[in-house]
Amino acid sequence: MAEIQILGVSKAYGGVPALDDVSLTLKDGSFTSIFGPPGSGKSVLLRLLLGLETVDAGQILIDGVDVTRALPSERNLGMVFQNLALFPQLTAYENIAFPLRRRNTDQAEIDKRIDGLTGVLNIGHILSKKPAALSGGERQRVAIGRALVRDAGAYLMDEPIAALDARLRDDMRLELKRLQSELGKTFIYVTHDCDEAMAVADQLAILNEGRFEQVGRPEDVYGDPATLAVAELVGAPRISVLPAIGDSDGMKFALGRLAGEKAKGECLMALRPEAVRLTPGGKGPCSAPVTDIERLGAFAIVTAGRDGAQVRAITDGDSPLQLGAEVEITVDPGGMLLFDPATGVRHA
Ligand SMILES: Nc1ncnc2c1ncn2[C@@H]1O[C@H](COP(=O)(O)OP(=O)(O)OP(=O)(O)O)[C@@H](O)[C@H]1O
Repeated sequence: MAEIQILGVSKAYGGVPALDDVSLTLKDGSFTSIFGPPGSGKSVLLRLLLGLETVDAGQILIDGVDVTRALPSERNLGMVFQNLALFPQLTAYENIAFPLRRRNTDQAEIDKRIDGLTGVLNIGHILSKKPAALSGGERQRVAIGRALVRDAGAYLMDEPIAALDARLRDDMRLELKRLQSELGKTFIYVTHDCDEAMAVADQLAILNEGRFEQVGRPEDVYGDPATLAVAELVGAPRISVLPAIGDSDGMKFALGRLAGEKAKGECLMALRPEAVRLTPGGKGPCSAPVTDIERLGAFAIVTAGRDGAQVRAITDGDSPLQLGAEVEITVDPGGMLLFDPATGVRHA
């Protein structure tokens, strides 16, 4: 088990920063998701942690020991890659045993380690099969088993379930979370799927353009985003952003502008879809036509707006709202998040 500290780490390619002075602590036994859009620096950070590349500046400590210049083999980190990289000619058992065989671990110890994993990974019945005879989810479990069989200090996962279909991904992320809490190991999980990042982690780190925008518990990052970038990156359906004035009349001005008024936007107002109510028959300054309805079974995502300003709301799946109908838009008190349009920083 291990605590990992990333201290002021920077890395640039051809003078262009990929990571710019990032710091993050991964507590022993914690499950941290690193989430960010494509190109934000997630893979670079993993490569630096693993020691596959060297930092330009900063330090990486594992259990207080400076490993910034240490070889990958000296860091004792396990890794699950997105492409799994299973050996096709080896059975699931031998794939999992591979890292131990390379270290000349004796057979009794290999059996014992794999035995300890078969229950948590539910792979007992597939150990004698080769990868071609396994389903996508089973192959995934074998790849995770191969990483976990080593007694590593921490386990790094790069989009480990991205290649699976949606249903299997949902199952696997629950399994990963259960696995991590049963094993009590330090997990670092990199993904560009925000739902996944939030579902598995107890610490969510939002990476954007090579910097951590916010680090915290997933529910805090969602409910209390520090910047507009975080508010827009985290949460599905996406948050709606409108021009507004930053006082108690903010709502009226934002939607007044929707209705064609010329309000000067002093700030940007972001509204989570669950905070927005759409009522049929709107006529006031806070009314707009429904422009889109996505019915997803138990709930629907309804968009209303005009003049390019749109508000998304979550309604019941059988909502009577119709495309083109005027609706009155109201927002739950406390459901408005206000941001400085120049800096993107949240207003107090
Ligand atoms: N070896 C390299 N040479 C040059 N530029 C690189 C190299 N590796 C990464 N970069 C650049 O660093 C930035 C961060 O890349 P990185 O692969 O970490 O992004 P990412 O967040 O993992 O993206 P994705 O979600 O698409 O995998 C990108 O602008 C990328 O082009």
